[in-house]
Amino acid sequence: MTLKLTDVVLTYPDGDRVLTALDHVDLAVAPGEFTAVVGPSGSGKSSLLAVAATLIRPASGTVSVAGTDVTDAGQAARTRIRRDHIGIVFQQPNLLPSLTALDQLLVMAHLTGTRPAAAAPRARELLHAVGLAGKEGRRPHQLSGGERQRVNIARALMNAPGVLLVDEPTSALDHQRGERIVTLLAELTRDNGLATVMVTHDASALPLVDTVLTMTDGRLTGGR
Ligand SMILES: Nc1ncnc2c1ncn2[C@@H]1O[C@H](COP(=O)(O)OP(=O)(O)OP(=O)(O)O)[C@@H](O)[C@H]1O
Repeated sequence: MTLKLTDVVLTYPDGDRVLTALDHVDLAVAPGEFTAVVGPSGSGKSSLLAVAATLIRPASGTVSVAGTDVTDAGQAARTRIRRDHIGIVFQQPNLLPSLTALDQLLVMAHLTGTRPAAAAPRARELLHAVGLAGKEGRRPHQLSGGERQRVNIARALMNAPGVLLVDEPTSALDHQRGERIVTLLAELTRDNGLATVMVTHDASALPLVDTVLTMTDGRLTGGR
């Protein structure tokens, strides 16, 4: 399993009490598997992604990414694991306004110490794979919402992660554009052997994934 959460409990302080956001959650995603997580607002979906992304440490349970137990890893080790093994795509493409599509990807390579000249072929290949051939020189304001989300996805894949975590990728898009983005994510998951987890409210996305899990009050249920 590329991503494995075992018996994870996550709590937040809530006045005098504690709120249990994740209640003994198990999640295992294999390479090439596209998993969707659905569930009501406030049920714990974003918290699940944050724990899987090693951004929050759970109160108990274990988190393993690419075969490494990261539960007790320190800050520096977590940052390295995120950089090298995890791609993250948020709802709104948080692109840098002054950079071209190509440069948005080269910034990621720079974080691993790769020179732009060495990274450019992969960046171009990824932009091509997400349907942006010919638009490498455009800045965010010269791209549509769907195209910006495609840059966002390509950027998340720049450092060849094994795990892709996606939070509501279609919420800023119309139905047709949203469906194309989810189709793209399914293709990328298969072609690159990614363990992909996507939080979504979009029921039309579900036929395109391998596994649908439901989060209810911090409990994760369902599966194949
Ligand atoms: N930093 C925090 N501090 C305290 N409580 C929090 C914090 N973040 C989230 N919560 C609470 O934890 C629970 C789960 O929140 P989470 O954001 O994971 O839900 P969600 O399913 O992603 O919701 P939505 O679909 O509305 O984005 C909610 O009750 C929320 O109010």
